[in-house]
Amino acid sequence: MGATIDIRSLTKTFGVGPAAVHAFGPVDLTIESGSFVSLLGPSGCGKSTLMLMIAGLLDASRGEIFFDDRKVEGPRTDIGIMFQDNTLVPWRTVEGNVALQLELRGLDPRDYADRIRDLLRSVKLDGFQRRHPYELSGGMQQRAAFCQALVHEPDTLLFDEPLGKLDAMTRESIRSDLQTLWMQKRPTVVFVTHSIEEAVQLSSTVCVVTPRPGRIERRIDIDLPWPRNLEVKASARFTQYVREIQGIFHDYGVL
Ligand SMILES: Nc1ncnc2c1ncn2[C@@H]1O[C@H](COP(=O)(O)OP(=O)(O)OP(=O)(O)O)[C@@H](O)[C@H]1O
Repeated sequence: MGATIDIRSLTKTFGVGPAAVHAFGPVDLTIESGSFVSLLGPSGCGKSTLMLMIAGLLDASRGEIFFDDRKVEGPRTDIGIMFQDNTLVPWRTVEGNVALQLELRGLDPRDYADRIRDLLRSVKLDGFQRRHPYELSGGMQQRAAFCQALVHEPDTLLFDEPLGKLDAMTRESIRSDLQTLWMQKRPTVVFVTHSIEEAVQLSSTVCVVTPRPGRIERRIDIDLPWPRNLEVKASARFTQYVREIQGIFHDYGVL
């Protein structure tokens, strides 16, 4: 089970004086251990800013974040991160890029050889282990980045629109992999998306974020059975959740 993430009175303002941009907050939010929480909000409302602060890669202007009882005070290496733009380095092969995440954490990739192979196979990249990123399609690169986020078996995952640039079929297939992984291991997942359907399909809780400065307007617990397969997605209750959230964005004037 992953950590409980406690966000307390968190605010971020970029710059000072008249040019300052109040990007986010104040926000109080508890992300329970083992939950899958999506942040759903319009462009520019501060979702990526929040993710960077949770990862310890960006300082808050005010407020604090705790992982269980440990305050976030610098970059965390015990979490898995995946962004919309992947972090593959061009001079390494696919398996070398996945191994890099281990090396950065002082782990020996040789101890993880089976895991790397299994992960790459699970996202259908077997046969491409020795290729370089430029030899892969955009979707294949994102699938390799997915393996990078998971290779060190983190129990907390931060995903910032990881599937945004994928084609519909790859997207659905990675959603399903992610859902299976979450059901089996119950990491704490924070997941940013623009897609209401994706948020409802994957999440135990959807947090609706207001336009900038982002605040959590609503927390909606998604009470649907797992796995959220095509049958669940076709159900009346699934559609009700989607409509409810669409209604909130309509009231903001962003839909
Ligand atoms: N380093 C920075 N310096 C100045 N302003 C910034 C910086 N990073 C973000 N901002 C501003 O903060 C606000 C929130 O940006 P952020 O990228 O967090 O939004 P977002 O909700 O992730 O948007 P999107 O959904 O389009 O990715 C924006 O107005 C942006 O211009």
